[in-house]
Amino acid sequence: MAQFEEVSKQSILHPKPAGLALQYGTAGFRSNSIHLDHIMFRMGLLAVLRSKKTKSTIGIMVTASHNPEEDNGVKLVDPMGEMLAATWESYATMLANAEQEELISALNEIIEKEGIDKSQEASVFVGKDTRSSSASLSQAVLDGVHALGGHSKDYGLVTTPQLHYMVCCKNTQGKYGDATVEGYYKKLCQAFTQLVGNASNCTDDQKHLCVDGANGIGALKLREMISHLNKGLQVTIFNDGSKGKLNHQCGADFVKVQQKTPTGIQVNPGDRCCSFDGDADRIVYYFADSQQVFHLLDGDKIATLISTFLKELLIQAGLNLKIAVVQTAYANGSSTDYLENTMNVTVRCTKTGVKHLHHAALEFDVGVYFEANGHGTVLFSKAAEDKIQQLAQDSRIDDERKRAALMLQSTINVINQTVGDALSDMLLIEAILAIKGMTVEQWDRIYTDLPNRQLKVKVSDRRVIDTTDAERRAVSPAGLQEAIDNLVKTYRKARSFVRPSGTEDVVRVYAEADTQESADALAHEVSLAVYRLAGGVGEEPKPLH
Ligand SMILES: CC(=O)N[C@H]1[C@@H](OP(=O)(O)O)O[C@H](CO)[C@@H](O)[C@@H]1O
Ligand SMILES: [Mg+2]
Repeated sequence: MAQFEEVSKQSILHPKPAGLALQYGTAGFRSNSIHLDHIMFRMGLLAVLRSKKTKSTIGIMVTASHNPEEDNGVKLVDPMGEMLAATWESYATMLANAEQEELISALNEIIEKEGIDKSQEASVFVGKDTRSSSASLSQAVLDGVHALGGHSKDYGLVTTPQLHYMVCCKNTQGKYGDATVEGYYKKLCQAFTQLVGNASNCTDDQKHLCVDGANGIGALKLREMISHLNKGLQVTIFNDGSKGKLNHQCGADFVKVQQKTPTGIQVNPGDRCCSFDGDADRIVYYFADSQQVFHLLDGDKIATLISTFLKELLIQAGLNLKIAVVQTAYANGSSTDYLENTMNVTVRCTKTGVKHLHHAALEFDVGVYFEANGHGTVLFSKAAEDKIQQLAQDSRIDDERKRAALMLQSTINVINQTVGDALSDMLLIEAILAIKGMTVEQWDRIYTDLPNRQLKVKVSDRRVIDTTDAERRAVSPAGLQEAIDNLVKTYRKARSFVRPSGTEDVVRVYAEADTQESADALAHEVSLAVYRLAGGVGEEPKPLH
């Protein structure tokens, strides 16, 4: 086939460093950018095959999210804007690691296994973040797409969720919206403006929000979006990339893990602040109280705020739709307790990784999912959207029901249902606070987080740890779970679990308890148990205090 000759010819220009092997992990490939040129070219090839197989447009995003600036990575986006199907992750790994002379046979293997029609047209959307390596790496993606005869559209600098959105718009023939950045802003901002029309007497002070853009793409895109907001929101952007380094001491991951304000932002008592991550698919909020004490409102607090709002609207609208919140084991115990016992909503716990949460959320009429780290969104079933739509157009219902139905409709439009989206989540949260006339302090007081601690332990092979029950219990190595259970018993309100990370070569330890000292001590003791029973390497974990 002529195209294969082209692939062979071109692939020599994107050579694979001998001996290098990388894995398509939880969030695609991620590594130091110098190792990634061949990966990008080959993911261009894979996206063409995926496009032929699904007879749809596929997306490729060049980004390494919250990783340091030197790193880069690539994520593939499936037809409805969701993450690449798990069955294709192994093809991605196979293509990435094939030696030069094995490349064509690797492509043929996928074509045969998947029964792909080679004559089918292929189309791939490409986007990139602001890293200095992203320009040449996205060119390598495009080279791969063209070498295999695919059509491409290069969106240039976009956030990861914007690219997911474009793919979904394209494959729904515009039903989800216009597949342009302008179309994205228009849809979200119009819905936001309609929603805040329900907020009475919002002062300029209440409309003010400080945003830490992590010196990345989120800052650029937020600036573009603001011009569509008609002053409904007053945003001051910090860490906008004009001087600081991407993700360096700033951004959502830094704020969540370090539990402190990022550098480059002035936080005065009462200011409402939020941080995006490096590709703007995560968001966390925070503020400093009058004593200058830092308070974090993470994914769990966001899920609680959004699900409370939606549940109230569903009741007001008189709609009998089932709402559920999907979390992972990292969700703070207080949030789960509040959702289940005070709000009486169904709570599901899944394994770590957005694809698991997204999948579980699809089972409900309204599925709110958030990882504690701030990645999340809301999914509405087709049936739920139809019911809301019908009610919003029903002229026989009373004003209260009508208003609730219209607000639900705007909520659906402000949300990016394809994936967690910092810009979209920010608009929804801001609208809810404005409508409820709620300050960030009041939001924070809905429930009080249990003090918690996350630690990492290095072991020689983290795969010796196997877990069950959505990663909340370890089934191997022998004796580990028993040791954790015995330690947990010695603290009040305590919970702890361990699991191998899917993105780093470490075992993660999580502990929570009634006080910070107890959470820290428990996390340390569990780390020691991991170190001793699961083949710890290097120095024994030291106590935190
Ligand atoms: C505790 C934690 O925050 N884990 C993160 C992290 O996964 P690990 O498998 O824990 O390394 O990266 C994932 C991808 O970004 C994200 O989905 C997940 O929430
Ligand atoms: Mg991200």
